[in-house]
Amino acid sequence: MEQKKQHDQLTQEKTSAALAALQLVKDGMVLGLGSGSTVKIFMKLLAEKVKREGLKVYIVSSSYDTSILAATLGLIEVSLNSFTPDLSIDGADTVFPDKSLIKGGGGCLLREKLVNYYAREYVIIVDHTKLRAKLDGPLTVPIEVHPMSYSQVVKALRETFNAESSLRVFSEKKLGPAITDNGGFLLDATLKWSGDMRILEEKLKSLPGVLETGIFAIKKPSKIFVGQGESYTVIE
Ligand SMILES: O=C[C@H](O)[C@H](O)[C@H](O)COP(=O)(O)O
Repeated sequence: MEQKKQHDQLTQEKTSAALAALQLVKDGMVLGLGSGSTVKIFMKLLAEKVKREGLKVYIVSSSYDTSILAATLGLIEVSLNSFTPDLSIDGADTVFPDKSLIKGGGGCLLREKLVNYYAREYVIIVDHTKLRAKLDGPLTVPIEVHPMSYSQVVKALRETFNAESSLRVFSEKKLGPAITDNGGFLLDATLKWSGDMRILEEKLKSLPGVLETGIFAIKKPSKIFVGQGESYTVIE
């Protein structure tokens, strides 16, 4: 019962944050969409708004999961190669005070980074549990790696960052490593870091075999909407 109450409270906060981001949507926009439970709430609200107000919006998706929901909701998907999103809306697993993020809890980091990075602007929508007061270790960072090199990357992460990494596996109805939308494997690397997150992002990315990291620090969101009950606060 306590768990259900907490779940409902977090859903309310995600909805409040999503409603705040929805106010930024204008007719004719191309919207980048991240992935995850908060983005799903946003998408449902978006589809209602589009219908209610007769808007034309186009979406650029960051995962099969988001594309499937978009199709179900009747949102029109276009490609990142053909369109630059005016605005991208995404969730996050951890938000630091300097607006750097850790993402990839659902394994969608690579396409999310493409959509957010190439959008003119991106905003983040989260419930309050995602906020972390201090930018210091230990951090657990999702890392997408090429399957051919995952164990070499594990070694390199240990040597370079003293990191312990585990290979993410499917938990239900499929044995073996979790395969991303891009055919990659996922590592969850736990490491200590207290400096500039942009440097960590760059250093991790420089290891051959690392396709993308869950650290989003080089391009930061313009705004982070944090749900607080039926209201929200904005980190700018
Ligand atoms: O891989 C998943 C994405 O990075 C999500 O945006 C992130 O995990 C946050 O998801 P949620 O809104 O479900 O907490």
